[in-house]
Amino acid sequence: MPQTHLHWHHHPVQQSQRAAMKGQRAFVLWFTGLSGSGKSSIAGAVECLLAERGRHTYLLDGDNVRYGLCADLGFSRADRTENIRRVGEVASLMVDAGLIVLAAFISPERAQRKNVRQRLPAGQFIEVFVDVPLPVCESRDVKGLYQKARAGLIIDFTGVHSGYEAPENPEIVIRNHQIDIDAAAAQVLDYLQREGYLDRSDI
Ligand SMILES: Nc1ncnc2c1ncn2[C@@H]1O[C@H](COP(=O)(O)OS(=O)(=O)O)[C@@H](OP(=O)(O)O)[C@H]1O
Ligand SMILES: Nc1ncnc2c1ncn2[C@@H]1O[C@H](COP(=O)(O)OP(=O)(O)O)[C@@H](O)[C@H]1O
Repeated sequence: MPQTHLHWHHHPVQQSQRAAMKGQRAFVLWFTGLSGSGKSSIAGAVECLLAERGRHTYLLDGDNVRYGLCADLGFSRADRTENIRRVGEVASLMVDAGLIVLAAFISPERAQRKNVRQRLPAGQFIEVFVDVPLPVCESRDVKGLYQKARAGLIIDFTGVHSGYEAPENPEIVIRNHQIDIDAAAAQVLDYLQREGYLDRSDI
């Protein structure tokens, strides 16, 4: 039952102070794309590059959060929306704690991703579209899920029975069938450097 008699407590230590103590700016890199497009691989490679630069990060991965935080959710439209809402809330809390968050979720609907963007301060949500054609994702099929979906053993599989809405205005587009994982991670780092996300000067 939603609570109605609630009051927000404003606490003295703010995000800017928490991030400054870590010597960084806080933001979310939100990787969206089909299963097998390379979201987890690129997010992991970017996290390594950030760790090498001494940045404090956390990677939220679709498969992993479904073992715990979202273990009660499946892949219906309503469950995916709740999955992204919860993960968006967690990402928002982590950014408030001063972290750089990498989130790798199919997040198939524009509205789901927009809701997360709106939960974060302006400029702290960076949408990364991992743009790989379905046939390429299907040919990779590391987990054998496309094969199972085509055989009718998995229902609601994204790209097979369930839709994916490509971002209209993502900050970064990675054509991850034309470059390797290191080049994809470097593309993200270049963006962060160019746009000042890795600056320490004015924090
Ligand atoms: N029906 C169906 N459709 C899509 N994906 C499926 C499905 N069933 C299981 N899986 C596995 O779950 C991973 C996607 O979970 P997400 O939390 O990212 O999905 S969503 O954002 O809620 O749509 C996805 O991981 P990735 O391949 O890394 O994307 C799959 O391993
Ligand atoms: N740029 C790339 N070139 C070739 N293979 C890739 C590339 N990026 C990812 N892969 C491979 O594609 C498969 C799916 O990658 P993964 O990161 O698990 O995707 P997702 O998290 O989107 O499901 C893995 O076997 C991975 O090694």
